[in-house]
Amino acid sequence: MKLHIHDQVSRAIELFSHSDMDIIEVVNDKGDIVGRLSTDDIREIVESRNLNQTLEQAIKKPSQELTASKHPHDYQYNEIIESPIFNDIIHSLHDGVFITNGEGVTVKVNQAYERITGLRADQLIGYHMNDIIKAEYISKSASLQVIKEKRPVTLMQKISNGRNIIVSGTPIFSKDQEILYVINSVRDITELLELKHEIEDLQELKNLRQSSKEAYSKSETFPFYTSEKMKDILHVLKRVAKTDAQILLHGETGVGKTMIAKYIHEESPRSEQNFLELNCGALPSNLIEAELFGYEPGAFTGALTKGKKGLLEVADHGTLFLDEIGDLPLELQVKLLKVMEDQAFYPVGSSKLTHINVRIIAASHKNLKKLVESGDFREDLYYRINVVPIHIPPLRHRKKEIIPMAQLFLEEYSSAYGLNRSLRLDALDLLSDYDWPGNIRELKNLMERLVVISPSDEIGREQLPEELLPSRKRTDSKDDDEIVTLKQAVEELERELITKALRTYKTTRKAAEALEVSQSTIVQKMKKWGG
Ligand SMILES: Nc1ncnc2c1ncn2[C@@H]1O[C@H](COP(=O)(O)OP(=O)(O)OP(=O)(O)O)[C@@H](O)[C@H]1O
Repeated sequence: MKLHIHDQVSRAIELFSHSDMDIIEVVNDKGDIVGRLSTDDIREIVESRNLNQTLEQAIKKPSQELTASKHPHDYQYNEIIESPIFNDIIHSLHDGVFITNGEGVTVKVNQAYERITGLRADQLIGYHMNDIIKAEYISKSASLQVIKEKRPVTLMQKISNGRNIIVSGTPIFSKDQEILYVINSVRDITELLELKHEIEDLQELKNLRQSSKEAYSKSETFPFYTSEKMKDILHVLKRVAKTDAQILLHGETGVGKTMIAKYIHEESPRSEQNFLELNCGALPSNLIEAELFGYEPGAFTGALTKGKKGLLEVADHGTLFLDEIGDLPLELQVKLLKVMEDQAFYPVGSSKLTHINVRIIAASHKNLKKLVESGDFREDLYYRINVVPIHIPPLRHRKKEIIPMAQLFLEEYSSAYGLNRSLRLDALDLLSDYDWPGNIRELKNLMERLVVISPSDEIGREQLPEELLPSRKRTDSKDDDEIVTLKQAVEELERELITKALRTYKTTRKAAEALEVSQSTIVQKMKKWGG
């Protein structure tokens, strides 16, 4: 329901009496809203007995006139407020600005205010705060309180679009201590909360970086772990290390089994002696035998004619780490079992028993129990090496360690190459989201590569390899013909769109605007995907 500017006041009275509205908009010939008429205005007009005027004459005049009439010396301020430079300044601010004159009539709002509240300048300028409250655009006015109390005021307002804002109003006084203007700065509480979260996230990241530095400087050769899971494992290992109990390490490639075996050695009474390593899957059977047990001169022909001590002998009083023990050929498994039981063996081609005192730590990425079932691994050896089984979880199951480790390797390689590289937040996001099939080894290698190839000190997501990008991950993990559920497909599409919008718009707020969803939807989904 609207009134036309050329309507008589009597028409307005008629409309008001047939509706329960407190405010009716007044439009011009073009249909633009040029003012608002309230029941209070009608009461004033009726009291002045001036019913024959048109609404053009009756509706409230723009504030500048009010300002000028009340404060003759305000002209200089009006000039300032209307100047292009003042406009440029207030429109460039991120916070909303809402200015009223000393009577509480709106004289200026900036674009940020329009963005935050969804109210347009032409809906507000020239209107008294009482009218604006009556129209339910805002719940209460800081300006009116400032005018009443003649001091700065901060309060919370609810806007007609449902948002909550914080308004801080500050009075500007004339020389005679009259309020000329009230300058209100306006902030969206949701935005404020999100800023707070961003700051907290940054702080957490800083703490993680800090802790990674501390942990590394404390023990340069020891494994670096920050997760409770890994700390607990290390705790157990530290105790077992003091004994000669057999430890079997199980975990995917690159999770750090060798490093942990070294840790056990360092924590054991054998730490002053040798730590040796043999990857049982890396050599053909006869060479493994030669490496492990050594051989007499003449036992082999060709390159191996001279004779050599085996690793078991070189590791005497120390530790021998047998990686990928599941790949050890069956005939060598028998020989190894004997070594473990008797601490003695015959080198290849020798009839002389060699006695040793070696701790053997075994590791496997394969499920040895299954190998026993299939007949590929001797059951007796399995039980012999499996006294203390320790499972090292893959990196994707201890996501919290990814960022500190990435930082650690980045710093390590930066200083090795005399560079000063750092990782941007968007890159860190992707690193922690990735599955790391090659575990710590893959992460370490990637950090070295990034340090070396990055064109600038800041490493962002654009420098990361394709397999780390979410869309790539999606297509990789599904066969083309594989049927996914509708829910999965929708989630993947959402994820792709949100990632793209964030890459383009940089902030969650702008991405939310572009996708026409709320900022909290984006933040919640990002949290969910962050694992
Ligand atoms: N906790 C850690 N802190 C720092 N570096 C680590 C850590 N764990 C592993 N690394 C590094 O990651 C790489 C792979 O680790 P490691 O060789 O111990 O894994 P692995 O499980 O023995 O792998 P594979 O089974 O393939 O031999 C090594 O360069 C190692 O230095």
